[in-house]
Amino acid sequence: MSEHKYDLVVIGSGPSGESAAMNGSKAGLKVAVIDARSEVGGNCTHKGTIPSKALRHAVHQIMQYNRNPMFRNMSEQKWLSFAQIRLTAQKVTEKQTAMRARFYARNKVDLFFGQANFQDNQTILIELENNKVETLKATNIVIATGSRPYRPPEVDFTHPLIFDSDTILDLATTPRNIVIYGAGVIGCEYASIFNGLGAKVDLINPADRLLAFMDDEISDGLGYHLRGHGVLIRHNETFKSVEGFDNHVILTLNSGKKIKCDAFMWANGRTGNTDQLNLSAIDLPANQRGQLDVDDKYQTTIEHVFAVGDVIGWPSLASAAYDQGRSVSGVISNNGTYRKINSVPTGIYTIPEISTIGQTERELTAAKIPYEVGKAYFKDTARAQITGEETGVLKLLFHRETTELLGIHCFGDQAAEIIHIGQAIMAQKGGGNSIRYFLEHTFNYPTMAEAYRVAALNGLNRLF
Ligand SMILES: Cc1cc2nc3c(=O)[nH]c(=O)nc-3n(C[C@H](O)[C@H](O)[C@H](O)COP(=O)(O)OP(=O)(O)OC[C@H]3O[C@@H](n4cnc5c(N)ncnc54)[C@H](O)[C@@H]3O)c2cc1C
Ligand SMILES: NC(=O)c1ccc[n+]([C@@H]2O[C@H](COP(=O)([O-])OP(=O)(O)OC[C@H]3O[C@@H](n4cnc5c(N)ncnc54)[C@H](O)[C@@H]3O)[C@@H](O)[C@H]2O)c1
Repeated sequence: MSEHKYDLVVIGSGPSGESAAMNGSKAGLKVAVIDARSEVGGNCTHKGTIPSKALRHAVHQIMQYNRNPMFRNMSEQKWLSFAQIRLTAQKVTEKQTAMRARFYARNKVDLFFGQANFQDNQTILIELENNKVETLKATNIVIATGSRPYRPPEVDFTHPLIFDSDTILDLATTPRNIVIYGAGVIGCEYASIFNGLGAKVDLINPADRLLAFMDDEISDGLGYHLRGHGVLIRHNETFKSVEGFDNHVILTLNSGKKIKCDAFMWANGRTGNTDQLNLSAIDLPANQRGQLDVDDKYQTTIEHVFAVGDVIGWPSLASAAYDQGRSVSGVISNNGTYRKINSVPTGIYTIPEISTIGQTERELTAAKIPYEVGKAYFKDTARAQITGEETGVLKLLFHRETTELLGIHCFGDQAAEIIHIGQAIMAQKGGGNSIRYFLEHTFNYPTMAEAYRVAALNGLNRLF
């Protein structure tokens, strides 16, 4: 057993842990990072964001090919197997992992691979693979252990046809039909992926609409298009039991319905990774979902111990995790890089894509804020007509007196990129946040950015 001393020890090498370590090192701290996996990158790179986005991209490309009349004149439709798209995703994960490993080496951050647990609030034990134990002494510790799929005890996840969002990546065959239980972001994204592979998809939603936190029109648009592509969405249905057989699975719902499928995916709920940390040694409680409470500066109730990323709950996004990680080592090193994160865009990689920032119509109406709406349908833009990606809308919500942007909601190809133009204007201070920006500046043509001009004109024309 050996002992090492650090200014900062980070547990977890996902986006939040990585950026905490990089910023800490650049601020002159001696930093170590521990990960239970034998590679860096976290669940983001190995199980969550990166593989799912790479799968989705491959599926989207084949869908574009199959739907393009020009290619139809040249050849038959083509289909990809899950194994084929998984291979492309694995390649991206490998690239990401190698790139991230170089970051640690270049920034002289020590890496330890093994399960970490607390001995006290400045001492971490690491259980290494060879049954050896390392002890790290740290002035400050950041918990960045992320989250994993919630697994209800009544579901047998050892059955070869029953999956969660981690194990679905091991699927060896392409199911002819799949049932996805849970219609949150993960459920909707995987519904798009399997639908694009040609599988029959049943998407079971315990709630009464898809992604209820979205603007109603966008959530309705998603439901309409998923259905249009053949996904069967069942709202207000709750799980009773699931039974796995040799070559099929039967899901029973509390409504009495039974659904037979080749593969079943549980996509309902995530749990913070805190149970292996021996938090009782430092008297730090996690909530029922394994998450930790922190203050504005990511400080837990225990001195020297901070937490960032999925383990602290909202917004549970890789995008925010990078900023939280940088912020927490800004607090620890006091190097001026702390930033409170209060506005985060949502990018949902369904097919079509969705992205949103700011308030919804429902929220603005409830708050009695006098707003107006400006819309541009993708089908009316030259760029979308050229690319053939004509499904979609950009919707700008703005204050009818001050013309400031209050919410941006986008549905359609590249929505997650398009949103950033409006986000930049929304963030302007001193009168800079105005929908008029899109009329006072010339944008490239033909681009999807043109939709901002069209939507701004549409909205301003409603004022009197
Ligand atoms: C299917 C899916 C798709 C997603 N898509 C997106 C998306 O498109 N955009 C987006 O912004 N977000 C997306 N997310 C969310 C995003 O992946 C997470 O928000 C992000 O990974 C959280 O990062 P993190 O730093 O908290 O830790 P994680 O990425 O969860 O990594 C935590 C690391 O800590 C390690 N660890 C845990 N416990 C210990 C321990 N005791 N000792 C040592 N190491 C430990 C784990 O091994 C892991 O490597 C998606 C998530 C999923 C599941
Ligand atoms: N494109 C993206 O940004 C993207 C893509 C996929 C996932 N994610 C992130 O992954 C997370 C999971 O996404 P989701 O939309 O599928 O929602 P979810 O699985 O977290 O939630 C679905 C339902 O399960 C419940 N639930 C959550 N955790 C639970 C637990 N431990 N025990 C019991 N019930 C629980 C929730 O209240 C909700 O009703 C989200 O935080 C999301 O931001 C993001």
